[in-house]
Amino acid sequence: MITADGITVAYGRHRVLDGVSLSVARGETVGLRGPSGAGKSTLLRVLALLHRPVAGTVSIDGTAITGIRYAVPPAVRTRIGVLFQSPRAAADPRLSLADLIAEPLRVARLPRATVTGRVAELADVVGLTADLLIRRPHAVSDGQLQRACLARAFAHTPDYLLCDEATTMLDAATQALIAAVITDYQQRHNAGVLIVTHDPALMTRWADRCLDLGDLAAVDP
Ligand SMILES: Nc1ncnc2c1ncn2[C@@H]1O[C@H](COP(=O)(O)OP(=O)(O)OP(=O)(O)O)[C@@H](O)[C@H]1O
Repeated sequence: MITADGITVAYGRHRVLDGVSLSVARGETVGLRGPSGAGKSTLLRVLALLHRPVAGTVSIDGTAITGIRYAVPPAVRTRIGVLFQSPRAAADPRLSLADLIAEPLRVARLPRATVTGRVAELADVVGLTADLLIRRPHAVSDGQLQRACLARAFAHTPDYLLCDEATTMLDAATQALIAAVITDYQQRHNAGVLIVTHDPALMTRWADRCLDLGDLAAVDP
């Protein structure tokens, strides 16, 4: 289980989250909603170990994680995958989709042949064909690029997948495809999934339980 306990975040003097707690268990899909600017993305970034809270703890299976980003041991960091709203903001425009998917594998210094094989496997999981893998982001659609970002998020087979409005800018068919790929991954790996979305229909269809950010704080921000 991944848990945020008593998370408080401030940007300068602006306190965005105040003592917020939530948990996502392996195998479940939790939906997180709340008004724009309430701090959903901020909470997701804290859970993804990308943002250090002023107070509070993120833990996995009861073990508190100290530090963020590369200060977290790879074996812990790779248990969490993240998918953001805008694949264009999340992708290096100089990389081919194959290199984009390979990024986390190269960071882990896996042998070249292992990386090549794993990229092919991951591309297959998200339905990207070989002709798309050699293209750079400017030459593919948002949906195709988001699929590459999803493959990248799956690279180390994370136990938890955090999705921040990950299908918002996509058409209905691509949205359904991404949701189906994530659900399939979740079932195969018993992954816990957290989805932030403004789309009530998607939330109802996808999440096992829905949480309102405003209800999670010990004290209202
Ligand atoms: N890096 C930052 N520096 C300063 N303020 C920030 C920063 N990131 C977010 N904020 C502010 O923190 C508040 C919460 O932002 P956040 O993106 O977490 O909300 P959200 O609930 O995800 O909103 P939305 O639904 O519109 O995406 C907002 O008022 C935002 O302006």
